Amino acid sequence: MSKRLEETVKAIKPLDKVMMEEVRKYQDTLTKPTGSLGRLEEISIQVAGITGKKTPDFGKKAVVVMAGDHGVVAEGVSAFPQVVTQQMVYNFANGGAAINVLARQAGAEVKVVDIGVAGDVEVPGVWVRKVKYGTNNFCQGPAMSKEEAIQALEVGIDVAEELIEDGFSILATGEMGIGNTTASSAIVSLLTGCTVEEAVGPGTGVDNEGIKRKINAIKRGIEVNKPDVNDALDVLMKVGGLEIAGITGLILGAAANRVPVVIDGFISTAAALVAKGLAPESVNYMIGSHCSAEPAHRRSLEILGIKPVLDLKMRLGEGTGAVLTFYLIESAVRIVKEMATFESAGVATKE
Ligand SMILES: O=C(O)c1ccc[n+]([C@@H]2O[C@H](COP(=O)([O-])O)[C@@H](O)[C@H]2O)c1
Ligand SMILES: Cc1cc2nc[nH]c2cc1C
Repeated sequence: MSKRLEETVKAIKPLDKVMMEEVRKYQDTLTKPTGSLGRLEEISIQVAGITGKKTPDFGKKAVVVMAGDHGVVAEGVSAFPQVVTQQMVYNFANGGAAINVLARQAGAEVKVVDIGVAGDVEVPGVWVRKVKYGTNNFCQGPAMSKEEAIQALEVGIDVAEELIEDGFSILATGEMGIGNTTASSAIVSLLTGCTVEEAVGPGTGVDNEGIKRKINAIKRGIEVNKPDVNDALDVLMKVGGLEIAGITGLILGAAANRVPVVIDGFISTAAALVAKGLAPESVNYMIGSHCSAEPAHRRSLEILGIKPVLDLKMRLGEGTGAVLTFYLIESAVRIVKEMATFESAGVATKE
């Protein structure tokens, strides 16, 4: 680990239990039967613990779309060609992707980061923090060097801190990377202990033969690189991805600054598993969003202890599920801020 990474991990502290208890008790004074707002109540308590504030103001919201390519695409693991990663970055910059539409509606900004796209991206608005032109094919050796993995983690920390410095008070994870469900399945299999077969799904929509190629590629990647399952950084560098490392860094950076980070789909959750391996406390700063249609997502979330609030059969990535969850998080806080209490409204309490 680098000094910066170590310092970031060290800065991640337990949640503010006193504030959580205050909000928990206050929820019970509001004009509703105890617990009747269900998960909204839990979310308001979690964000109070994260921020140390009873009703934090999420005025500026951002979704960070980390974009990177994967050498493992040479094994025929995606339904789409690699160049789609670069083309989608242009689409994000022009405001035409699903995440742009959903973020506009949610009042969130989209920050696109080229952390490892295979080609050059030259378009205003995209943050170019390229560590490498795509990972190496992990079937032949490590996806990246340890130095590159650390550099990509630090890019994520930097992006989180720059956004927080600029006044953003809640972040969502997002990504774009053809081939990244294969890297994510490899991470999920290694860090959750499930079989490679259980960890693999259709991604962008490969057929049964494609699923077999994914399983095969991951098994070879594990055989060739022998990642240490007790060392999340080793797993990340050997079979992970640059955008996955960037998301892990973003999560750590948010947690170190007591900023909630909403976790999107399968790839973001693989990054969250790496974050948990590097800094177990970081999990408390993660807010679950949706359960992706990618089959191993649910299990990965369960292992993290993150509860998704939406199940929309989405499997797009980009941060789309996370941004939809911004509404619910804001609703959860608004309830605490604006609802009348039994006393203030003159409503009789339970007999
Ligand atoms: O977020 C998800 O759960 C999710 C599930 C399947 C696919 N994706 C997106 O699809 C791309 C990776 O799919 P693939 O088949 O190329 O590995 C990548 O750009 C992801 O954002 C995303
Ligand atoms: C078109 C397209 C858009 C995406 N957005 C995230 N992953 C994607 C994969 C494809 C193929």
